[in-house]
Amino acid sequence: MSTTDETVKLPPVPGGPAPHAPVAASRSASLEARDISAWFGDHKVLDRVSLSMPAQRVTALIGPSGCGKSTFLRILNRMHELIGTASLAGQVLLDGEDIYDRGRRITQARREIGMVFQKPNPFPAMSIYDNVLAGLKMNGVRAGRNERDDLVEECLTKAGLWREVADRLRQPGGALSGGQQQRLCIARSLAVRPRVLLMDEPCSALDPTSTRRIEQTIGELSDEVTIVIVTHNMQQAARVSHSCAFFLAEQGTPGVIVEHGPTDAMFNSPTDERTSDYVNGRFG
Ligand SMILES: Nc1ncnc2c1ncn2[C@@H]1O[C@H](COP(=O)(O)OP(=O)(O)OP(=O)(O)O)[C@@H](O)[C@H]1O
Repeated sequence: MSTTDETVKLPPVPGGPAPHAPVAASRSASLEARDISAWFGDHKVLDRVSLSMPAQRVTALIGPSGCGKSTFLRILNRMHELIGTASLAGQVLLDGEDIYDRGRRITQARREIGMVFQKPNPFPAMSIYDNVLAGLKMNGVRAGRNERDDLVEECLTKAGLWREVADRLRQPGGALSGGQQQRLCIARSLAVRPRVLLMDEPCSALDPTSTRRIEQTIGELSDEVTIVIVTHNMQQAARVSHSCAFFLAEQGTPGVIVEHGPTDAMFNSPTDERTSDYVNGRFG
């Protein structure tokens, strides 16, 4: 950790006060996928999937195993292209600008569109404090001591973890419980001021109490950052999301979105029988 005290240019916190700065407007951005197709080698796994994910809203991606939800999520922040055999077609617009435009840097997309994974992945030997700031260092952002302290408190507060760890910030991240580690990972994602947060089954490794705590955190964050969450838990999708997209890959065909819309309608009056069967637990 650098000990420099130079002035830093941290981007404003989405929807909240930047350290020592006036209150900033929300940086939450809309995300729109247009005609996304995806392949691993010559195996096509998504076929012309389009979906609008509005700013300041939680969109849940639901559907049976293997229908392409995680692949779609990884395409939304250019992680898909890390896989050697992977290719894709289509556009992903962040507030109208294609993150795959040739002039745009991959690191910019990953910074603006953060990701929280299924299994909490803090740096186990690194302190809680340094874990929060880890992404900042990777992005080459330098911060003075006061800014760092403020940012750590602010991100841990937003992630719903501050009160539990305020008196042990120098302890290793790996010493926290699974649910606390996942909230630490959320705090780490927030520290780089993402405009969108992607979550790939963020509660699947957690107990019910920790799950509810993460769901509460998602609710608190959604004003400030657009959230897209993959979940197999229908109750969770119903609790946390404003809208849902139901993915399906039938009989070896690539994944498509069968139906999407407001969560309430998707659960209570779906238009497609397959959606009704899935959300009511009749398959998948
Ligand atoms: N790295 C990879 N290499 C080759 N094929 C892959 C890879 N990752 C995923 N696939 C294939 O792509 C398809 C979609 O997988 P994906 O993980 O996106 O589905 P999913 O809906 O997220 O599944 P789950 O709910 O089980 O996580 C599957 O057929 C899967 O086997």
